[in-house]
Amino acid sequence: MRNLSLLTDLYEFSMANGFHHDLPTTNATFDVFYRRVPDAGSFVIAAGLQQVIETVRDFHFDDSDLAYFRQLGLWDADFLDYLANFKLDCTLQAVAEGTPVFPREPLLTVTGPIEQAQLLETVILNILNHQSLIATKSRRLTFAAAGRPIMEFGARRAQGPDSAIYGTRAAVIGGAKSTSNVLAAKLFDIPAAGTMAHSWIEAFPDELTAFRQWAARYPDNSALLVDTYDVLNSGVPNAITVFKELKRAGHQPVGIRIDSGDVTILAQQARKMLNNAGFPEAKITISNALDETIITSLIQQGAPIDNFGIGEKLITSASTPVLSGVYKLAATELNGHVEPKIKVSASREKLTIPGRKQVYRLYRKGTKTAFADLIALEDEPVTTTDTLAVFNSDPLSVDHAHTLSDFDARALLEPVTIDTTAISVKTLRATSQRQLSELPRATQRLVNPDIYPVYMTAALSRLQAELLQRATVKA
Ligand SMILES: Nc1ncnc2c1ncn2[C@@H]1O[C@H](COP(=O)(O)OP(=O)(O)OP(=O)(O)O)[C@@H](O)[C@H]1O
Ligand SMILES: O=P(O)(O)OC[C@H]1O[C@H](OP(=O)(O)OP(=O)(O)O)[C@H](O)[C@@H]1O
Ligand SMILES: O=C(O)c1cccnc1
Repeated sequence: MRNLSLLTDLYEFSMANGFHHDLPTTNATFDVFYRRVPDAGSFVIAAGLQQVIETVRDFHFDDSDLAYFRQLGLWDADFLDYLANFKLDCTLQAVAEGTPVFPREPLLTVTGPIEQAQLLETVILNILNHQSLIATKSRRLTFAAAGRPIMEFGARRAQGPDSAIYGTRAAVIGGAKSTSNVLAAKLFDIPAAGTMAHSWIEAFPDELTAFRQWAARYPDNSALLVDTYDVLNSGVPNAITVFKELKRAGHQPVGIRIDSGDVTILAQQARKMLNNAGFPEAKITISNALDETIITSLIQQGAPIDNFGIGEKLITSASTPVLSGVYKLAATELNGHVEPKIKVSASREKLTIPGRKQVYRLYRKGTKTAFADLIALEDEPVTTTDTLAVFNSDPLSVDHAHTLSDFDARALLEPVTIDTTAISVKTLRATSQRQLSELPRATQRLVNPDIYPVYMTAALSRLQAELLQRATVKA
């Protein structure tokens, strides 16, 4: 992992310099949350915490950084000295990677000296916004594929190396089963998988020779690309010829890949031909600019597809290429006195939720069926025995007050241990799937999903109203 301490916006350093001098003993708590879900979905899959941990663990400034700061000439010697001896003293709380999170609820909080916590804003958002975006897109594709494996094929179309590497990691957390990206596969212990490119077939005198050469080299990994010339008149018949030869030699043919044309018609015909030739177990893999809309349509058309290879639309989240997660000041602390903070702004939607907080997932009592999330003040008890008055956390909502009873509550924000060993992405994917299974199925629908309620406790709602009123009077 590179040192990413300078991957930040200049103003973070300018503020940190000012905080260092003007608020020298003040602590701050910042919340990471987002307001809108990509593709009009109902939740985001939180991803990227491991890379945040690695970044903050290694947060320091070396001689060349300090020389550069001197050259910039923006900050004084005392602050540069502080940076030279920088020791991060922040604590993080976060939801587990793979957790489905809803608008406005903190998925990560940072508490520590205000100049330090401020400095972390940009890099934390960079990491979490990217990986959570791709994990969420991957979850949509996985949902559309309805149990058929997704192979991640996007390295060539990702926006640069980091997007390919960490995008693949996120895609697996979101549900992808394998990747063609060898570096990501090695780094994150993801199954590496793939077929062949058209160049292999073009390079030989004819398609049959190309397939035979491949089968000779990889007799137990013979997924043949059948659309270089003519899928039904040449590709599939040649593949069947080679599959028969492989079978005679005691090998199990893997299948075919189709990368163009009307996929439903081609897959249906190819399936019949393979079955008639005695290869019902040969798999059909489809690729070519697939997204969740096309996948849903193909399945609805009855296309007999076993695997989906998905590149550009997944690795770039092409339909919604940005997740606008934010990092907002929630509280300051001076001499043990915690002061909640609010941002009002001209847009009602941007009203923040003040104070140090915890997020709870609420379940119907004695079950694993979640029905709402609850944002509470960090130190207020959330009793699950009595009825609880709660308020909609959406500043644009009209139905404000609700009463809850008969529920269990699970805290989502957990302390982050900086020197913990990384959890495998396969485990994160399983955790994510388990957590998704607790949510109402209608929240996962690709079009017009049900809105899942995110409430605030009465105390938090009151605090927000008070601060809003004070801020308005002050202004
Ligand atoms: N039966 C189908 N129903 C819905 N979408 C399909 C179907 N068959 C293919 N598609 C999708 O339609 C889009 C266009 O397919 P088409 O084969 O025309 O692509 P292309 O870009 O012309 O092919 P090529 O990759 O050879 O240039 C692709 O995203 C493909 O996945
Ligand atoms: O379409 P994606 O979802 O990104 O999937 C990956 C694509 O990458 C390869 O295409 P290639 O680079 O060989 O170009 P071409 O097939 O478009 O000619 C492969 O054949 C897929 O079509
Ligand atoms: O292995 C494959 O089939 C593959 C890999 C990357 C892009 N397209 C296809």
